[in-house]
Amino acid sequence: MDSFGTRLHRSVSERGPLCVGIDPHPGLLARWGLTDDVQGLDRFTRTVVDALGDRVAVVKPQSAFFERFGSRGVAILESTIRQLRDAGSLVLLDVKRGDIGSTVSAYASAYLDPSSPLYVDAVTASPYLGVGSLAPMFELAAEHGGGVFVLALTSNPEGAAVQRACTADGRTVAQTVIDEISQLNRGATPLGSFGLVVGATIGDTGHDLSGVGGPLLAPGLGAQGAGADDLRTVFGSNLAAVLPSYSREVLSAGPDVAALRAAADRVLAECRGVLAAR
Ligand SMILES: O=c1ccn([C@@H]2O[C@H](COP(=O)(O)O)[C@@H](O)[C@H]2O)c(=O)[nH]1
Repeated sequence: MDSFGTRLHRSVSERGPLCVGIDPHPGLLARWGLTDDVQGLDRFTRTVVDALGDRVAVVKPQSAFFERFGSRGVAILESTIRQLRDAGSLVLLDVKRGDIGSTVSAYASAYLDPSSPLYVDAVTASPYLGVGSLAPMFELAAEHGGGVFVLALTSNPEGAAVQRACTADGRTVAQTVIDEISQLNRGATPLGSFGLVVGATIGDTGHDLSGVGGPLLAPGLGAQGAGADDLRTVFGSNLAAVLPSYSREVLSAGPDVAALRAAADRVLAECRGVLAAR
């Protein structure tokens, strides 16, 4: 199988630079006229897959909203992953996993081994037990054409206190994460398989993203207050690698399938307007 970076590059070339999240918040279920239970969850996710699975480059189910219904929610997540893959979008599971290396091996098997029921194209991972502790994920991803997006500069205001703290060598914690991921992508063309999460809300923080060589997932657009124009400020000369990510901004247009498609088309057009300058 081609590497995740190659597959993502192809999917973005064909469908445009957009990731849409599946975040079935209780408020959204109510707004769609659905019950806050597994039936509502199932109807919500099937509608999003029908509307967007065949047109958006990357779909990002947020695991928390499935896990809150226990094993039946996770079963719906499994079937959502299969449906998305059949519809042709890449599946990025937002689980933000991280632990000591021996446990990360089990997370890697859960999400990045093709024989797993929860096998996806890529996952999000937390580096706060050390980027090196995520090595089993990087290794299994590389073996099976998967990807890993590591948190660097998150979109929430609380993240800065940890991520922008200085390490002994004077770099911020975030810059050490950025530099380690850059190393992993060295030499990969057209795009590395190891990405970073950098929120569209954070403004110009002065971090150096120029050597990353992999995708830059940008959440925080729409509901969290950032707009496509903010991508310029945050990413500067690195716009070519940016994958804008929206959840509630698009999902709140549902349950009408045509309206969901129109919302995705609208945000994609807004982002293209900015990213075209890359
Ligand atoms: O820094 C981060 C990392 C992940 N997220 C996730 O993205 C979506 C955002 O949803 P919106 O409705 O578009 O605000 C959500 O699943 C977060 O857990 C993030 O927001 N920021």
